[in-house]
Amino acid sequence: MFKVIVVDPISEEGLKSLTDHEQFEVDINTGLSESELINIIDSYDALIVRSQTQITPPILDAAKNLRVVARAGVGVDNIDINYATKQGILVINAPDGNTISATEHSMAMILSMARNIPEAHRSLQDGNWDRKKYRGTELYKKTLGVIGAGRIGLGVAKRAQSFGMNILAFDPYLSSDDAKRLEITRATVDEIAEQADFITVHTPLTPKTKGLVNEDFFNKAKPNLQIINVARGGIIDEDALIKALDEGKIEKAALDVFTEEPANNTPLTQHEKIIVTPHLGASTIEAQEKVAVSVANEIIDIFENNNVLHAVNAPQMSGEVEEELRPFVELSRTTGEVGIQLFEKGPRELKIKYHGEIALDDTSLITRQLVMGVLQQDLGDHVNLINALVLLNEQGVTYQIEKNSKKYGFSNYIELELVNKEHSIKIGSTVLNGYGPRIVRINDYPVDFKPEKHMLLIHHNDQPGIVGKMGQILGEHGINIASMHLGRHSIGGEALMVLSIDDEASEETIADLFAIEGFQSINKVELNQSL
Ligand SMILES: NC(=O)c1ccc[n+]([C@@H]2O[C@H](COP(=O)([O-])OP(=O)(O)OC[C@H]3O[C@@H](n4cnc5c(N)ncnc54)[C@H](O)[C@@H]3O)[C@@H](O)[C@H]2O)c1
Ligand SMILES: O=C(O)CC[C@@H](O)C(=O)O
Repeated sequence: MFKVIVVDPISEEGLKSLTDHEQFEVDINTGLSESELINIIDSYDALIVRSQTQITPPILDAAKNLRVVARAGVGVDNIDINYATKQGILVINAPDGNTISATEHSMAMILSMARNIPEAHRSLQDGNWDRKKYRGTELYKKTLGVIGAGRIGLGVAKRAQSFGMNILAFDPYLSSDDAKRLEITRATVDEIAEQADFITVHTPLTPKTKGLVNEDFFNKAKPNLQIINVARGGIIDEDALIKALDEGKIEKAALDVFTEEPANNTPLTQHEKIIVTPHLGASTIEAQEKVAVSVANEIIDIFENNNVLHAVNAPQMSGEVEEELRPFVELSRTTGEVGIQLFEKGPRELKIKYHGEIALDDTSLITRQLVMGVLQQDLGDHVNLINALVLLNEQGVTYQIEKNSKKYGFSNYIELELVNKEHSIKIGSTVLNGYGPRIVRINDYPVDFKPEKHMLLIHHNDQPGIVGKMGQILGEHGINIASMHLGRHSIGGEALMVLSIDDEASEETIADLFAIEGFQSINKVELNQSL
């Protein structure tokens, strides 16, 4: 039985798949303070939020059993993503459930602003009949600047086109092909500032977008500019906005979002040239149901099938893809385990190479498995797919990835190199058709073995009789050899022996083996499990 807590008001109808599910127990407990949530969170496996509850480090610290934080909406700024990632807690969202509602709300804001609807409504209610004062502006043939051409930005662009507007858009991910197909002109932020009659922002709030629309921007703007923000407070610098409106540099603004919410204590909500709504972009029956359905179904899929569709802090994972990549996934974790045990000291850098067909795949899951293998030795179960790269960084270890679709002797080849100032170790691995996962290279030695739970890797001189002596000593210690592989550079030169044994070799056994003439070094490798 998995326990889920819902801490913000969310459509209960939309949560039905979860509340009706026999494997899940759902508690709806909204309006909790931080300390109230801290007191109860440790018994839950999943947490569902909207935008009100702040998911802070103290809550995540107390959440000892939490596997998933689900945001029933798009923006995840109320969740400390970095901290959740470090704690190995998956964060998911519902990125498209409220797109249509937020798009329509943006259009409503543009139209209300252009036609002075809220002011005219209030004036009429106050007993006036003032038709001159509330003369508006047509959208037809005007230019709309869209900053952030994602789901909502493009939705607004499409609707604005049906009003006969020309669209300028700025988004680093908008390709020229897409722009052409959508009949949108790609533009810089400055070009939008200089040419647009209306502007709408639809980016997330990030260090790059915070204050993207600022005093400098307003200085370049046309005096008739009307601007809206239904994305996140702070993308438009609020002080600069008030100044630009007061100085007549632009005409009007419409805001659904604010840097501080609830926005009860700000001149923005009282300004005569700004129309406001209290973060209503996603507040429709349909959107709230869709986001609830989305997070409820995804939580079930995560716990039942390990499928993650809308991960915010992890690669997308699906049981199916994982199944397809399973041999590589297990092989890579094992490769990391073998590598760190052979390396002995802490590496400062990991160099990961993907050669052959696998280089064309999304390898993020495999990279994380390699890193997990490396870290698990010291960090144990705390490391998982979510936090592996963060914890690696915290250990002061960098990593780089090289991909080359050319084959490297095998149709797929993964190489992990652990490096520090003194030395480096390379472990090459592959999945052989029909034979499964294999380690095929250790440094410059070609080898071919399936990693097993108890192994010994012995550097020795290639000389007659050495294998017999080793077998005899292991026999005397009651250890059976399951398999043995030899790799050497040249006859009589240095060689590497890889032994799989049925039981772990004791320190005493290793000392006796080490006494064999010609043995240079012995590494004991103990894996969490055999492949
Ligand atoms: N008011 C509401 O109730 C409400 C509802 C839904 C979404 N939102 C907010 O609306 C925003 C957009 O949501 P979406 O679903 O369209 O997201 P999205 O991810 O589909 O689109 C965001 C776009 O912003 C672009 N972008 C990122 N950084 C940029 C930058 N520096 N300059 C230009 N473009 C940049 C991205 O490339 C992406 O195309 C988010 O902030 C979301 O939280 C608000
Ligand atoms: O939950 C809400 O009402 C706000 C949602 C919206 O801001 C979002 O980013 O999805």
